[in-house]
Amino acid sequence: MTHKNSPEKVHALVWEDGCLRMLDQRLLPAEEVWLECTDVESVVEGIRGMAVRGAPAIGIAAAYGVALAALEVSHDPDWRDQIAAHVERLAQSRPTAVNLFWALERMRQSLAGCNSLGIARSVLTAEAVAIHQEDAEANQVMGRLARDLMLENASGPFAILTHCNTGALATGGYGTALGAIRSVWDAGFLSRVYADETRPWLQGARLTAWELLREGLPVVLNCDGAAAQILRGGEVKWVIVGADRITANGDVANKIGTYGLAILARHHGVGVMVVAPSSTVDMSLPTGASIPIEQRDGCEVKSIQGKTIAPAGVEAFNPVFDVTPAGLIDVIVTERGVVRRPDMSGMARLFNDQASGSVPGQASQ
Ligand SMILES: CSC[C@@H](O)[C@@H](O)C(=O)COP(=O)(O)O
Repeated sequence: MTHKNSPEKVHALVWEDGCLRMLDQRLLPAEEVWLECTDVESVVEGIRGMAVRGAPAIGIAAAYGVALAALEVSHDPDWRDQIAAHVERLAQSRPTAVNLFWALERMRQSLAGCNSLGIARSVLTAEAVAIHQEDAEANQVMGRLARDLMLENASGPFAILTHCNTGALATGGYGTALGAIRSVWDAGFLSRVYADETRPWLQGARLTAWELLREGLPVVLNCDGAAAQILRGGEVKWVIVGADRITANGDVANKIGTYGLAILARHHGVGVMVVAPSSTVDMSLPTGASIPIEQRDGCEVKSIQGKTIAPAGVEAFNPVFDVTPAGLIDVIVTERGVVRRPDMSGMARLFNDQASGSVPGQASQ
């Protein structure tokens, strides 16, 4: 097991002088193309079209979108209403990841304290940069907590299976589940990462495999249907995933296929760990039953990278997230601490201050 020299760090989003540069994740790993967003509409399109994706990264992009809104509107008496209208547009871009609504709410609160457009421009830019940095820092904390937890009972290196992409591309940097995996690698306890390819967008094949290979981590790509066979083998000790929304009882919405993986893991006695920042926790929803689940066009299932693979006319079902019940999750790791065997009281212990929080402006489903 050799550690290669660290390559240049991966970034999904870079803010430069009033321009949000967005790495177009739809083109990875074949091409590294940066989109230059200088208005709100290009950020809305970037989120909706999945140039940027992953719950924390979506929230960060939306925050920069509000900063761009302040730069875009003119010094009319209704400048504040104009920014608020842009915030509403951003809120309609994707429905499931609560980080989007959390970030927009933080930006709204910052806007409320500004009494001129000039002030709003600098305050909103600073707030978006802070949201970005805080997310990157939270990932480092979660990585350490998750690593310590996994090493509690480890007698030697073990394998981890993960789903979707939860790395630097999906966050402010380092990653949630992938951050935990990086931390175990750095501690010398990772034998291998199995990466589910994650149909239909192939975030595992295109993004997770790309991120891990660049850093020399031992990654093995598998099709989603191979997970049961892999878990039966006994090498995998943890299934580790991120989250798009965690409700007050510990239910977790994440990339479609996560629920099935959690059932497989329970059957095979493999631990299930969810790693997510507190911005992913939505204490306003009692259970996962009320999480809005994004449904995307069936053509995403009927084709792979633009090539049709199904007969014309077949109907396709394409929910892009599912909800894993708290009872199937062994531990939720956040930057505030760890919730083992999550339930209402375990969640309230760490997130009581968010209990009365609503998520205004949320797209209705
Ligand atoms: C740290 S990312 C956690 C989740 O956002 C991730 O697992 C996921 O489901 C991403 O879905 P996507 O549709 O690619 O935005």
